[in-house]
Amino acid sequence: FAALHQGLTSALAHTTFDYIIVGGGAAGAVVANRLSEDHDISVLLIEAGSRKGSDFNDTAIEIPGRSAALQKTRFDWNFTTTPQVGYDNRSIAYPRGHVLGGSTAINVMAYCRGSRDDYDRWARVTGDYGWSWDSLFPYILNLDRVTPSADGHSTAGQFNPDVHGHTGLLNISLANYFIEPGALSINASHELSSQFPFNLDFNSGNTVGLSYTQQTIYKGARFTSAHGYLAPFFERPNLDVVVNTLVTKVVQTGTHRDVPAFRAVQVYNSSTNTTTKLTARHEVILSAGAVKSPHLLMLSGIGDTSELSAVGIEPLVSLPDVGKNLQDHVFLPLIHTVVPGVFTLNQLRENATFAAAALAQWTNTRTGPLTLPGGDTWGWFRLPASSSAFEIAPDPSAGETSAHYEAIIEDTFISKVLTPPSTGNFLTLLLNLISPASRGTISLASADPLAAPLIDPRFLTAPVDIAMIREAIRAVRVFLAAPAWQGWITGEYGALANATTDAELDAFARSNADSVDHVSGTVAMGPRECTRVGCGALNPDLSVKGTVGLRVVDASAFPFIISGHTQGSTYILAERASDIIKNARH
Ligand SMILES: Cc1cc2nc3c(=O)[nH]c(=O)nc-3n(C[C@H](O)[C@H](O)[C@H](O)COP(=O)(O)OP(=O)(O)OC[C@H]3O[C@@H](n4cnc5c(N)ncnc54)[C@H](O)[C@@H]3O)c2cc1C
Repeated sequence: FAALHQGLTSALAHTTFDYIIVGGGAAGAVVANRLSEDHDISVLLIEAGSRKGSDFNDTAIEIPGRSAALQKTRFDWNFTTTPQVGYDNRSIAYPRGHVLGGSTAINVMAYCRGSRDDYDRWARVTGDYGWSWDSLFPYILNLDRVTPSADGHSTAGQFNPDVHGHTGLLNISLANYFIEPGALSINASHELSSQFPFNLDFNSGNTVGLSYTQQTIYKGARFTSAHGYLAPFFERPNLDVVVNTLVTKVVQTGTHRDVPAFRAVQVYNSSTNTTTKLTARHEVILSAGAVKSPHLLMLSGIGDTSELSAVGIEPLVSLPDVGKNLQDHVFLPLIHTVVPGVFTLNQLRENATFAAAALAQWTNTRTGPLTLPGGDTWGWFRLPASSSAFEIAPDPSAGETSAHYEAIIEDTFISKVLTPPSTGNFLTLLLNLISPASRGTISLASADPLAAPLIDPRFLTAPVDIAMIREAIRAVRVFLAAPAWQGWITGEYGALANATTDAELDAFARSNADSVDHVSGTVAMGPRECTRVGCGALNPDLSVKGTVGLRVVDASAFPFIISGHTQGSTYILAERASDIIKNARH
């Protein structure tokens, strides 16, 4: 690991790199890798979190079934939202990866590309056809590599190999362990196929239907951006990765034709309480994620001038869209009781002997229940065009290939609000509002770079969102009434069982919902030349409007959140961005 430094050395501080990348998560790892493919280009990747050589085999990160335990640890930034009006004024934890690999090292490993309509909408709103599904498809195809499942089962009929490549750096796999409700859900989708069709591969461009899950898991262990894009390349002499190093702002280095250039970053040394400035020859690329990238821009004087002045930061570039347009997915577990005596993964929580055996199995063979981070099937479904939800506002989804809601099928008790009972068997249909209309903000609490920003996702504030959630709960009830489930489910658990009217369903949603942790869109790209508020903070080539030498490449750049889990689309965006950056040099 020659290129992995545990802190900023004097040699690094005195080197001028061609590119400085801030943040080694999904996007930053891709860009660092792709730019350093050219031996003539020097790249410094700066990551605030840790990662020792040995951390690549840290079981806390590697065990897929233990991902929730990574939150509120040193691997998490430990953010909290402001009180959410749509959630009965509850503040919720807002985890983000604080480790090389970023949130890919603490996420739930679902691997989704999103839909054709999602990317075609990106192309439309930016005016850049390069963001369309068809233009991106070479990147999409060559990104992932489907690897055999750790349990050795045949994956025929569980995905479509024709829509996946074979040479990608990102190893993924189909589920490595199967649960009974997964099979029941497949049967139910055949029974109710007009409303809940089976879809061989949700990663084909059309997400809609019930599918087997695909996950960033390799040989039974989590596979992060650091595993795929960094660790195998640490011997490149032109790549340096420094961890445990916090960037506190980007720094203006001059002007180019009267436009301010930002080709330097300031890093903070906590042991000496001093800062160091590092300058890039060509560009600084912010890949700090959709919470920290807008935060860093604002700390640097790039944002809404009155908001910056209000906390005592000198505005250098007026860019009011920085920190606006926050989009995230609503997480709403629908818990059900199931017949006594059937086997469910509640045993991992309730039965110490079973849990110990599962851990031993994972440790010895990388197989068994701990290889499964969520369910083995999930449904991506649309509400009908005639749904009452769309009498309130137009359908916010990107189009027919994007779902309105996702239902993840898990045979355990899942809630971020309720405490699980000490015994019992449960099924959770985890609803995910996948095409939301609500928009939130990241803003400054203070000018202190060590203070967290204010995070206000404004969940369920758009009236169409609460209406879609309500209709999604009703649709799930239809799905679970299919004959396939009879004799397995005994009823709805808790307040859900008594919620039927609109008001009761809304109250249930507002008091039980949380985040799917997919924050996006906070430094969104939009049409070039347009400087109006709402036109986006980035040009379609991801350069920051009103600056030179500065780009944002991460989930902040999405103009619309993808109708899927967001790591896949972040990898895709970063792959194209890398080519844009390379081409800009010539
Ligand atoms: C708990 C959780 C579960 C999730 N589950 C899934 C899932 O199952 N499937 C899915 O597709 N997506 C999931 N996601 C979302 C997905 O992981 C993110 O969308 C994706 O990682 C975003 O990539 P990014 O590069 O924008 O940011 P990140 O991956 O978050 O990377 C940002 C990096 O920048 C670093 N950084 C930030 N500020 C600074 C600074 N000032 N100086 C230096 N470094 C800095 C951070 O430490 C981090 O390493 C989940 C996320 C979380 C948190």
